Amino acid sequence: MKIRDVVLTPVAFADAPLLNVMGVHEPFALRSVVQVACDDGVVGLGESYGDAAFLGEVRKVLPELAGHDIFDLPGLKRIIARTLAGTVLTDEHGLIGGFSIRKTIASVYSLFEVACLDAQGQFLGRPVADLLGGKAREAVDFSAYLFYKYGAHLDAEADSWGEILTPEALVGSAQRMVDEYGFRSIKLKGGVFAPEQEIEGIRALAEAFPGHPLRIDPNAAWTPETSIRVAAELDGVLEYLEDPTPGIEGMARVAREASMPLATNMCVVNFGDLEPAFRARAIGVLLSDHHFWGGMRDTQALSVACESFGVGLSMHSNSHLGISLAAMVHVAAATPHLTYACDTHWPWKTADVIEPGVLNFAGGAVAVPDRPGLGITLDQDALARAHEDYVRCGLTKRDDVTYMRRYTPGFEPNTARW
Ligand SMILES: O=C([O-])C(=O)C[C@H](O)[C@@H](O)C(=O)[O-]
Ligand SMILES: [Mg+2]
Repeated sequence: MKIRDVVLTPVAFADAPLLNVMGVHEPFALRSVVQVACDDGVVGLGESYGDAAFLGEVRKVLPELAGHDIFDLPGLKRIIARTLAGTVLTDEHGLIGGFSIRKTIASVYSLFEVACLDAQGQFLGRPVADLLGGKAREAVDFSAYLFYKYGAHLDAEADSWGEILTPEALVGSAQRMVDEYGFRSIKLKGGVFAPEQEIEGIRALAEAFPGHPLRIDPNAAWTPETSIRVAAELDGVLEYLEDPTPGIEGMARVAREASMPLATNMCVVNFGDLEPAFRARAIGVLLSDHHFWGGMRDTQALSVACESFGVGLSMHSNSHLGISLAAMVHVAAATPHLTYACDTHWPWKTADVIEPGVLNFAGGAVAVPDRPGLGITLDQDALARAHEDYVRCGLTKRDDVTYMRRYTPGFEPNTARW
């Protein structure tokens, strides 16, 4: 099972004007799709980031892969580490923590690891979850991922969600997500308005959805003092408080006072961060993400580390398509300790590159596909259209800040503002 050819396709898909600490999502989100074709005709699929810097690193690796055995994953990692030789990618939107050589290799490796596991599964006739040790659960729970948002992109018509800037509108968007997907827990992306206003939003959600675990994630927009105050006000209301404040030290300070666990996808973003975070007791829950934690098998290794130190595991998401959702479902299903409902941006997109029908939400959960590999089929026409959108939209990186300045001239990101 040798790799014959690898095709990388940058794609773009329409995204809503979702607000966060850095500004607002642009009209298109960027992703990359990789097809790893093997010499017996099997094609493995992977999906990851689509910004130019990431694509540049991935392109360096492509010529090195022909002839590599898809079952040799340590060899794959060696090829990538050697080829990237010390490059550090930086993530300018800054919402998944700092970057390092290790995280760069982990991110690029992950794209190919998923594709190789998909190809392995197809070759063996077994789902990827089986290759990862087997399913600990038949279906993977996701949470309704709410955002404050503008009603429309600049110079465009309102989207079907309309404007979401008030507690009433938040509850309305949550109701639509719960009705359409059956979600049983709810996350609010905060860091947009002053904490008092976002507390009001959470209280409205708590009242409208009793029994639904709630989370808020201001992406480190608050000082430790503000975070402690918000934690006290939301005592008994939140399942966890995600990244209220920057850094392990700041989080540890908040964690000492807060009644609920703190969660992060910002201050613990590679294996080297675990020891200081665990020692400081900075977090109670870690959000995994196979895209930057080194793939699906390293996500499982991360899970073992978290379980050993009494830290829970959840899952982070960025705007993504169906290949990523399939990978998220397989790895979450095969990771027993991943018991929190995972994040997904799924409800915010309106198109995909995979054929519909396999990944379906019922009761807020997606059943693990029982077909070989990831269990999904690439729609080549949809891929071509998404690539055309990539070329046409002209975006080469995610830049929520600059786009926000077109709505609000002079806007500065809200990082550690309150
Ligand atoms: O949990 C998180 O921090 C995220 O989901 C980060 C994302 O970049 C989110 O803020 C977004 O899509 O705006
Ligand atoms: Mg987060």
